[in-house]
Amino acid sequence: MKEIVFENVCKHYGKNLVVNHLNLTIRAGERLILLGPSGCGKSTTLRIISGLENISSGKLYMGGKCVNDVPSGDRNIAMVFQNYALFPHMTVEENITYGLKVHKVPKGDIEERLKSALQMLRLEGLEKRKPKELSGGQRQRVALARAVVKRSDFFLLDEPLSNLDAQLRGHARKELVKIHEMYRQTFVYVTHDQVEAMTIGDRVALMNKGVLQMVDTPDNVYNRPANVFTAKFIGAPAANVLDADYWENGLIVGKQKLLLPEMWIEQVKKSRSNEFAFGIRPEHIQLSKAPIANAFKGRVKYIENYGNRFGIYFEIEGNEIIAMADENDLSANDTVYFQPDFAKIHLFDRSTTNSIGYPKELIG
Ligand SMILES: Nc1ncnc2c1ncn2[C@@H]1O[C@H](COP(=O)(O)OP(=O)(O)OP(=O)(O)O)[C@@H](O)[C@H]1O
Repeated sequence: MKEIVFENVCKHYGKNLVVNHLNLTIRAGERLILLGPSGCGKSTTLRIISGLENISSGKLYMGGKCVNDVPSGDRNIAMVFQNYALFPHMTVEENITYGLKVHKVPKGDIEERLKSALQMLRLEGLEKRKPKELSGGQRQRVALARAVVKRSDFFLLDEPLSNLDAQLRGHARKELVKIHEMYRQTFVYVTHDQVEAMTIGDRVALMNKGVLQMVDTPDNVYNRPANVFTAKFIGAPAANVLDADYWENGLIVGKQKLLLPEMWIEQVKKSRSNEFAFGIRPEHIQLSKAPIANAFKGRVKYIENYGNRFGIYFEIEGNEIIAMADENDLSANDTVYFQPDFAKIHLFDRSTTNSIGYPKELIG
């Protein structure tokens, strides 16, 4: 019963519609990541769950109950913010237990919860320190401990790791998953960092300009993006997407034609569209210097050496495309050929930008 359900929820700030008809069910006990570019409305969505923002229209259910008019304090939530929001004049121990004391949790219970949180978050020995005497990573763990001891049904986190350096972030990601696996609260986590989203989330809800683009497992948002925005946002460098028309069993890009296999021809016919956007991820392109049949022909523009990999920028009919490769023997101006792995391509309807779906042979 710890489900969260958005039913046609809108949030306006003046004329600005920042959450646009959101329909989303966050399952009880799952880790759901709200992901999207800056300003897409993900923090506002989290704040709506927390009760810190009212909704303009629609309904929000938590644990089966409509909470539109339920104040934040009565929603059984724990929240962790980007800036930790610790009380500077209180010690670690006081920060962690303050909320419990306010809620008159019995003393023995408070002590037991404090002990277990200190242990779990490796804060033992720091109990009497004030926040200013802690490192960023330690402060962040205190903020997490303060949320964990509440043992609430809903655990809401807004970019809690963004003030940490890369190494600490990697460690904290694992810690968060461990905490969640212990208590199995319904966990909603806001980030703009797709690595966090993909490694922490059971499912990822991707937003853009207030509109939910896709909600699915990390695997599916990467391999089966629902639209062009999702294909380009998930994955780095971003997926290549080029305009392609369909003609006589093939995709036409400029003056070049690539014949499609039967499974994709069927999918294209089902879509009843002729104008497509053809997507392929940089890591799924293999370039050949030797001509290959049924392949796009292009010209290398330049090459970036990242140390462990190469980014090869090439051009096909005026479209710049990037391929990622472990090794490279190409130089600028070389002619290259590439035939995509047809199990790794994406086709979108150009007018809606939505995926036309995937052949049944690929989805099993
Ligand atoms: N209190 C407010 N009054 C007016 N506009 C607001 C308010 N809070 C947020 N906004 C606007 O609503 C939009 C969504 O903001 P929100 O903070 O939800 O985005 P976000 O996706 O979390 O972005 P970020 O990653 O930058 O925090 C933005 O355009 C923002 O400027």
